[in-house]
Amino acid sequence: MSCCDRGQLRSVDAMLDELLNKAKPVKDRIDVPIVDALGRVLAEDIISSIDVPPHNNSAVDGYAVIVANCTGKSPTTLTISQRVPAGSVPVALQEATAARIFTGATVPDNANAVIMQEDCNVQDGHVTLPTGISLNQNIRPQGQDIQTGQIILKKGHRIRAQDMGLMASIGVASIKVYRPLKVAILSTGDELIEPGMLAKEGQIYNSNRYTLKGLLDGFNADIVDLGIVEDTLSATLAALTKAAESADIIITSGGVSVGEEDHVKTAINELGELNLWKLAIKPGKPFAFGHVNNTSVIGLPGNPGAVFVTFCILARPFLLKCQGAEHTNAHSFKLPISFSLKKPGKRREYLRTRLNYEHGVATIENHPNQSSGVLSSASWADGFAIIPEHTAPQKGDLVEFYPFSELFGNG
Ligand SMILES: Nc1nc2c(c(=O)[nH]1)N[C@H]1C(S)=C(S)[C@@H](COP(=O)(O)OP(=O)(O)OC[C@H]3O[C@@H](n4cnc5c(N)ncnc54)[C@H](O)[C@@H]3O)O[C@H]1N2
Ligand code: MOO
Repeated sequence: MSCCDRGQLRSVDAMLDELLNKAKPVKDRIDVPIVDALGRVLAEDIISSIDVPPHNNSAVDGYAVIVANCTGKSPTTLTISQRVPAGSVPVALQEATAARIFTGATVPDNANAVIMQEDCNVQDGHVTLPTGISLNQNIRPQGQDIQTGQIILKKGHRIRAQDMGLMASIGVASIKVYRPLKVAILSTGDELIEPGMLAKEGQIYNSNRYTLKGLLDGFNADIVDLGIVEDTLSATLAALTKAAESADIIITSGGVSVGEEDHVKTAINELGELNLWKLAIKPGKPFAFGHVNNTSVIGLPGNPGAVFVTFCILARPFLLKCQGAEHTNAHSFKLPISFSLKKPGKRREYLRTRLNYEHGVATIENHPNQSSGVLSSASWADGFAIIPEHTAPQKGDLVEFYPFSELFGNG
């Protein structure tokens, strides 16, 4: 077991680099129908075998014409020679005639403009068209969206709702994705009991288990929920051995600070290896990472606020990489803060904050209680404001903001 010296903190970036270097992406692929593909990671490039749209089609309800037939200075009147509803196959347009056409319908091969019906006058099977018709107006060209042979989505891409629609648009019904990660979670601490039980003096409810369950559901992970493992070495050894047989990753909460005897640390060290770190992150300073056989172990600190932050900032990118995802970064943007910090800190702070809009302009509002033992702030917040180490931004300063929608969910 190793740990930083007293006072020496490891940077979040260095820890993240190590985690990403040690992440072992899953190799096994499974077939899923696209309807069940949300949040999964593609294990193949998706290549289109068709053009989308497959033919030139009309963007409006109106009349398809040959532009050369209507170039005069005064409005042209043409006979309506065919009717083309969406889904029908038109014939070539006779010279000096117009086709009644509807939105999405295939434009006759030789027609090269569609005029909106609101701009036309129709009488006795004839249509009078406005002047100034331009070539290809209101025609959506074949292949405008996707062309045959085009890679529409790349291996390693995490599928979002619009990607499901995109795959459907090229007629793909089922795809290969990486199998879901199997993640075992366990909570440590003699003080913990489960919701639904009556708390005796000294006992608190296990909240981390539920935060972690919710966060992992956002990854489509298969969760092996070990609950609160009985606080004996033999029970801990048995639970971890069993979890390591099938799980890719074990995530524990609690028991990673410098405190007394802890069976999880002892058991992991007996079965494999666990390194303890003090990180320059607030909340979440104590952090553990190691393995039991081929199963990675992440030890999050017990404080509920710290579990939430360290999962989002450290475990999330690690899990995404293990899941085969190409991109593990979350997008952030800079916004002014509506508060001032008293003094710079040694640790990079992930404040639980909220966006406040006044006259359409957003500022970052801070929750008044940023204690690592407080979960209400995370529940109240809709993102993290990041305060770099050794800085104390003041009201109006621009600060990086990570919306929670970037960190979990299938945005
Ligand atoms: N002497 C020092 N003490 C502490 C240090 C330090 O550097 N030196 N670091 C502090 C920091 S920072 C953190 S964070 C905590 C982390 O402690 P542990 O990971 O060992 O966690 P525990 O002691 O087991 O629990 C901390 C806190 O969280 C509550 N808890 C634990 N599990 C759950 C759960 N599943 N659901 C709800 N609440 C939970 C637990 O009751 C404690 O209150 O260490 C500091 N100490
Ligand atoms: O890092 Mo701990 O979560 O500050 O209390």
